[in-house]
Amino acid sequence: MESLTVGLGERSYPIWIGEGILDRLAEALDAVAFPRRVAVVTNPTVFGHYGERVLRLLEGGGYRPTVIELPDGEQYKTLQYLEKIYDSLLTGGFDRHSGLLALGGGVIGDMTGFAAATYVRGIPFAQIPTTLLSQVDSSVGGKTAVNHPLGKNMIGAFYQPRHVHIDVATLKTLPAREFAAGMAEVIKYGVIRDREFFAWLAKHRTELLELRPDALIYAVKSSCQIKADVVEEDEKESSVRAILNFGHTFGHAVETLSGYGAYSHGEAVAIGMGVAAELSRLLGFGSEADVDQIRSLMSGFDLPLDPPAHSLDAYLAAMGRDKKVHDGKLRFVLNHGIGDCGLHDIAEPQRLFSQILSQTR
Ligand SMILES: NC(=O)c1ccc[n+]([C@@H]2O[C@H](COP(=O)([O-])OP(=O)(O)OC[C@H]3O[C@@H](n4cnc5c(N)ncnc54)[C@H](O)[C@@H]3O)[C@@H](O)[C@H]2O)c1
Ligand SMILES: O=C(O)C(=O)C[C@@H](O)[C@H](O)[C@H](O)COP(=O)(O)O
Ligand SMILES: [Zn+2]
Repeated sequence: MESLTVGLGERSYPIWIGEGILDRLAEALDAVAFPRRVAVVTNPTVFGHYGERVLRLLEGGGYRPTVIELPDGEQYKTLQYLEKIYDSLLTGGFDRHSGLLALGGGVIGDMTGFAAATYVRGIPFAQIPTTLLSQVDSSVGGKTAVNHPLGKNMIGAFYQPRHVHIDVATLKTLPAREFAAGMAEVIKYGVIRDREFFAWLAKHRTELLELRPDALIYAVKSSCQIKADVVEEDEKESSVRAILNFGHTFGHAVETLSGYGAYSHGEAVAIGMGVAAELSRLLGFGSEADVDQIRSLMSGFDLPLDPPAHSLDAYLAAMGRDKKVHDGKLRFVLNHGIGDCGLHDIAEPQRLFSQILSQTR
C-alpha cells in the first residue's frame, strides 16, 4: 500500500492508496481516532456494489454504521438533497461525537463534506472515493459544495476530511465513460504542473485502460501528490490553488448551460481544457503543437472535445459567474506550454471566445 500526507498543520490527514485496501477501512479509521458512530452517505449504485461489504467491515471493526442513501446523479447535488442528509442525521440522533463516511464519487464526496462541515457546526468525515475522478481529485483538498441552478459549486465550504481511503479495485465496476471523466482531471495535472507525468500518461494509455493496478496506483498517487502540494501551499485558493481550475471556467459553463448531468464534470472539464489550450495559443502562452498534444491525449481516453452549441452570450454570462472573476474581469488558467501554467485576466473575451467557438464548430 502507498500512503501520502496532506500537510495542513492540525488539519493534516493521510491518503491511503492500494489494490483491495477497502478491507483495511476500520484500521485506517482507528488510526485517525474516527468516531465510532458513523453515517455512510452513498447512492444506490455504489451501495449495490460495495455497501454490504463496507457495513460488514465497519461492524467487524467496532463501528456503528447507519446508511444514508441519496439518489444517483449530479442533478441531485443541491441544497434540497443536502437537507435529506441533515434530516437523517437529526432523526437518527447523530450528535457531535459522530462522523460521516462518503462512499461514492465526487457528488457524494462534495455533499457529504459540506454536510460534515455544517452539521452541528462541524463533525469529522472521511472519504472513500470509488470513481477515478474522486480518487485523483475531489476526495483530496477539502472543497465541499452543492450546485445552484446558476452555477457549479456555488454554495459550499473548505473543510478537510480526516482520512482518504482509495481502493483502486473499486474502479473495476466503474463504467468506461466515468473512467474517461476521471482521466480528464489526471491529464489536467500533467498539463498544469508536470510535463513528465503528461508524457507518462501517453505512454501508459493501454495499461491504464486495462485497469492494471500498478499503472492505476502510479497515476492516482502522482495526481494526489500534485494536488496535495498545491493545497498545502494555498488551502483556500487565495493564489496558486486556482491552477487546479484549469479547464473549469469553460467546463463549469458547459455543465450549467447544458443542465447538470448532461455532460459529466470530467467531460465538461475536457472540453474546457481544449478551449483553454486554444486560448493559450491565441494569447501566445502555448503553441499549436501543445494544443494538438493535449487534444490528442484526451481523445486517446475517449473524452469529448467540442463545446456544445450554446450562444456566445450564454457562455460569457455563465463564465461571468465563475468564482475566479475579480472586479468583473474573467480570469483563466492558461497553460504555458505543457507542465506549467498561470492565471491570466482576459482582456477581450467577446472577440477571443467568438473566434474559439467558430473554430471548434
Ligand atoms: N471537491 C473537489 O475538489 C472536486 C474536484 C473535482 C470534481 N468535483 C465534483 O465531483 C463531481 C463529479 O464526481 P464523479 O465524476 O465521481 O461523478 P459521480 O459522483 O456522479 O459518479 C459518477 C457515476 O459513477 C457511479 N459510481 C461511483 N463509483 C462507482 C463504482 N466504483 N462502480 C460503479 N459505479 C460507480 C456513480 O453512482 C455515478 O453514477 C462533480 O460534482 C464535481 O463538481 C469536486
Ligand atoms: O480542488 C480544487 O481547487 C479544484 O479546483 C479542483 C477541481 O477539479 C474541482 O472541480 C473543484 O470543485 C472546482 O472548484 P470550484 O471552486 O471552481 O468550484
Ligand atoms: Zn474538477
